[in-house]
Amino acid sequence: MARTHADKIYDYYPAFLDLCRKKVVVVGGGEIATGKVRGLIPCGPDPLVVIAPEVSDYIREKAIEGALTWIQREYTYGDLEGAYICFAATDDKSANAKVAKEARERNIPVLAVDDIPNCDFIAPAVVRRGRLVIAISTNALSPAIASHVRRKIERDFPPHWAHLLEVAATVRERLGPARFTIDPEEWQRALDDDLKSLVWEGKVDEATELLWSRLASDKVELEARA
Ligand SMILES: C[C@@]1(CC(=O)O)C2=NC(=C\c3[nH]c(c(CCC(=O)O)c3CC(=O)O)Cc3[nH]c(c(CC(=O)O)c3CCC(=O)O)/C=C3\N/C(=C\2)[C@@H](CCC(=O)O)[C@]3(C)CC(=O)O)/[C@H]1CCC(=O)O
Ligand SMILES: NC(=O)c1ccc[n+]([C@@H]2O[C@H](COP(=O)([O-])OP(=O)(O)OC[C@H]3O[C@@H](n4cnc5c(N)ncnc54)[C@H](O)[C@@H]3O)[C@@H](O)[C@H]2O)c1
Repeated sequence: MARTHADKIYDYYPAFLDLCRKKVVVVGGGEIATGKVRGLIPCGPDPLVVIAPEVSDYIREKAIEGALTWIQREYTYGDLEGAYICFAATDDKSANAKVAKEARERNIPVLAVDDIPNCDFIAPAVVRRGRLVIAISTNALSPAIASHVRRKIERDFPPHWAHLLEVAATVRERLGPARFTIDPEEWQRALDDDLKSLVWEGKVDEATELLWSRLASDKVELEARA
């Protein structure tokens, strides 16, 4: 059902979608659609279908590589069959509205660009540091503010945050089932400035061993003996 002006009082629910091996349809192939496709490809949708008479060089290249299927024509009713989610990102508002109409008939969540009533979900501004993803939304109240905050966060989170995440993920995996015995506050204390300094200096292996020694070694031995 379309969101109305009166629904402005309600927040959107923040979530990260699992799209891997699911059919995703993007209608449109210009600048805005290309931004969506760039964000989608690392999520492993399959098939990823782009429907548009003209597409950007990026979409054309990804189609040649086999990362997506480009259907070179205008959208027609039926194109959304079997889709898990879809994007209406053409420069033709009425075409976007037709995509949204079919999506609603089929109960497929749709994002129609610049058309809030025809959005079942909205796109946040995104900061990526490796696998660390920071998503920012203003509940559609001011995309300019979302963009502004994104730029600020980009300055506050330099690229090595990606490595800090790698360190934590490595230790977490090495812990195995013992990770359930670690108090959340223990994690927070362990992620201190000494640890970060090592990562910032590029000493990722040392940082991994420091974090491991802080969180794990005795617990894992105890678990192994039990
Ligand atoms: C975050 C970002 C992500 C992305 O696009 O992927 C995004 N818009 C961005 C930029 C941007 N968009 C617009 C401006 C001009 C300034 C301004 O209006 O503020 C700027 C600023 C700029 O370009 O710097 C115009 C605009 N956008 C929407 C409307 C319709 C309306 O308001 O009715 C209009 C009026 C169109 C008209 O004039 O008719 C609607 C939406 N735009 C959203 C997302 C969703 C809400 C997100 C949230 O919760 O805030 C939502 C609801 C649907 C959607 O997902 O598309 C991306 C920043 C990326 C980045 O910089 O990192
Ligand atoms: N470019 C921007 O900076 C920007 C910013 C905010 C909002 N928008 C809005 O987003 C929309 C898309 O912008 P854009 O810059 O990507 O446009 P664009 O002109 O670059 O691309 C439009 C795309 O839509 C395709 N298309 C047109 N009719 C179609 C149909 N019936 N079926 C399938 N594909 C169709 C075209 O082939 C083309 O690939 C516009 O409504 C624009 O107002 C754009």
